[in-house]
Amino acid sequence: MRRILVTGANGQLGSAMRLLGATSRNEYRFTDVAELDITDEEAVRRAVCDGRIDVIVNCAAYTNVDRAEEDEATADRINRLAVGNLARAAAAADATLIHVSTDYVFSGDANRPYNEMCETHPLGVYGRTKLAGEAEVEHSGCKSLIIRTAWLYSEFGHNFLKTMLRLTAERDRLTVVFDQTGTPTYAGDLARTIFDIVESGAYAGREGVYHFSNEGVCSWYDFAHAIAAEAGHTQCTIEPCHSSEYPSKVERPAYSVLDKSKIKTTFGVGIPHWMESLKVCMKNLKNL
Ligand SMILES: NC(=O)C1=CN([C@@H]2O[C@H](COP(=O)(O)OP(=O)(O)OC[C@H]3O[C@@H](n4cnc5c(N)ncnc54)[C@H](OP(=O)(O)O)[C@@H]3O)[C@@H](O)[C@H]2O)C=CC1
Ligand SMILES: Cc1cn([C@H]2C[C@H](O)[C@@H](COP(=O)(O)OP(=O)(O)O[C@H]3O[C@@H](C)C(=O)[C@@H](O)[C@H]3O)O2)c(=O)[nH]c1=O
Repeated sequence: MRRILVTGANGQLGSAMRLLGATSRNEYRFTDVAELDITDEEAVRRAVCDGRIDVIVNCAAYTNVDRAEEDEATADRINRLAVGNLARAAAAADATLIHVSTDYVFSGDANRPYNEMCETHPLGVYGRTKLAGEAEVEHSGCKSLIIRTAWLYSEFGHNFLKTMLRLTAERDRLTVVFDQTGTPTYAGDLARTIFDIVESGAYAGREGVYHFSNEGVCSWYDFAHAIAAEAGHTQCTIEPCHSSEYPSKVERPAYSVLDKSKIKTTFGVGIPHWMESLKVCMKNLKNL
């Protein structure tokens, strides 16, 4: 039997992991920030070493991309320093750390999907601190899988899908950027992939960086359209706009499609198209 520690368990990914963990015979410990603040090095060491943890799944992060620009210190503490705490504890306990990172480590000036070998060049504080978190994991020498994902949404927490459901219900007109291209990713699909890797023990000897998103490619504008159509919110006109017209100080990657070949071939992962997963999430939301 394996002992698995899941941090940030009240977030989008953490909540999806909770649902799956409940079906396992392994022992999962789900912690939110009140139970385990990952910036507290001693608390992390105790939880991992005294808890005789075999696998840590780090779902905790500072994910507010706009606010990170104003509060780099906090973003750095959670996305870099705290990840170092987890990585050092994993090394000390001989545990494997499964850490989640982001497409925002890339600059977005590519014209083909980013694989794990591509050069990183974050454009903002969030991406920079997440990349620094990856470096902490790598320098710690712990056994690790770093899984970069993109454009996460789910039934739980805050995300673009929920914002669009609200705005397209309230407004007659909405503008959404059409010059940023990527792939929406259902947190349930990522959680399922991580859960299967943990449950099967397939992580052993397969350390490294992996990319995971749903299949397909779209702009945020296309995603907004699909959400509104799926919800039947036909009264709101959604218009495309350029990123320069959207009020944000952060530059986001124009293109952040991830190449998922490595995770598919290494772990035999099957990945649904983003439109299929959007339907699943919408159905789950209606049933909540
Ligand atoms: N959201 C997205 O679009 C994407 C996310 N990712 C990455 O995927 C991972 C999961 O993201 P997602 O589920 O969306 O994130 P969420 O923002 O939904 O959840 C993050 C969780 O981390 C918790 N947390 C924050 N600080 C601490 C701390 N010091 N100790 C313990 N927990 C803490 C938060 O708690 P509280 O809310 O109470 O502060 C929150 O519950 C992250 O690594 C993120 O960077 C990658 C690509 C896209
Ligand atoms: C709400 C809204 C957003 N937008 C734009 C802003 C942005 O470019 C894009 C998406 O909006 P968001 O607020 O979801 O953007 P953002 O928070 O940057 O999303 C990112 O979050 C982090 C955590 C990640 O790791 C990334 O993969 C990505 O999902 O849509 C509009 O054009 N119109 C709107 O009404």
